[in-house]
Amino acid sequence: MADVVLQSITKSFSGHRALDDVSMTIPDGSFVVLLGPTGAGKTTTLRMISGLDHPDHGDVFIAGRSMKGLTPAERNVAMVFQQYSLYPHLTVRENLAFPLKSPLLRTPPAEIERKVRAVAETLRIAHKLDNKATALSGGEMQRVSIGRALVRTPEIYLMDEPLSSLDAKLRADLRVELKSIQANSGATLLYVTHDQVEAMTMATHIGVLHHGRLVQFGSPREVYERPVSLHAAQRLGQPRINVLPANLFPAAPPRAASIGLRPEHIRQGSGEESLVTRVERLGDQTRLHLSFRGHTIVTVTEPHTTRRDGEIVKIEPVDPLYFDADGMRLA
Ligand SMILES: Nc1ncnc2c1ncn2[C@@H]1O[C@H](COP(=O)(O)OP(=O)(O)OP(=O)(O)O)[C@@H](O)[C@H]1O
Repeated sequence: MADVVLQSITKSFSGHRALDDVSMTIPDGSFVVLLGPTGAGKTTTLRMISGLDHPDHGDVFIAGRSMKGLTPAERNVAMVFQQYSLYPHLTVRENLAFPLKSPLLRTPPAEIERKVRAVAETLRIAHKLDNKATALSGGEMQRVSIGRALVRTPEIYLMDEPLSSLDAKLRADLRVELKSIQANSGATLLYVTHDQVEAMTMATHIGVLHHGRLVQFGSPREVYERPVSLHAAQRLGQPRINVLPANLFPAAPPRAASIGLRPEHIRQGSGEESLVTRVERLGDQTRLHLSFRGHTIVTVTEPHTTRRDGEIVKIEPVDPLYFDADGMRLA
């Protein structure tokens, strides 16, 4: 596999900037997750690398080679989309073998069978190899779609919300499988998702896109703990970071317009009084909804808390994040 470099990519659609001077290096063997709200430019970024679309300015380099003018087939990338893209009249085996039958690859039949079987076993669909694609559940179809990418050894896998149409259990299973496949094979992956659990658990690096600009690129921990802006801070963390006027609490630094409080930034039992408005038991997490000087704060408490609505809880910020009037974090 290889490094993939985006160099100053700009792309507009009828005057609207979908990507604005995006530069990014996807290191060889990394699992890069692109995060951003709808319309941020995530899919457009994948399409620039795959060759399904072309930048107005800038260039993509794969293994140091400019991709200018090269078709998707010539780029040796494998893409998985959110919706299944299988041939319904073919069996699972034939669907999986299809990408290897490209005349460009000239893969010997025995090699094709070996790869198809290995991928089917990894994705736990080997018992369905002779079924028609239409005779599969949604989850199985998506496994085959992912398998169709994995049979190949491209320079980079590009995945656009491949798990978002699956139920929660299957999503969790496939998340673990994809991460271990990537970690074991050393594959390079660029992965688009709205799901921050996927981002936190699978990514070696997270790229945060906002209005077509790459606003932060770093490890999940870095983006979570040291977000460059309010926007980046809001992309990670459950419950979402609480954002309040900085002067609600004492000791805000000069230029701070807002204070960002994640649950770990809120000490309970000392400080200023807040009112419990709701205790929300989610099974793995119990959340406290607090009313504080006309603002709502959502934080986490012990799973078996005896706190009730209407109680008073004192709260105090501990090492919170501060942001200026433009939403940029103050160091
Ligand atoms: N083919 C196209 N024609 C016109 N506008 C487009 C086209 N493709 C993308 N856009 C616009 O470019 C911007 C970025 O779109 P893109 O699909 O990359 O966003 P995204 O971050 O992937 O969003 P989502 O999470 O909804 O998939 C959007 O404003 C979108 O409407």
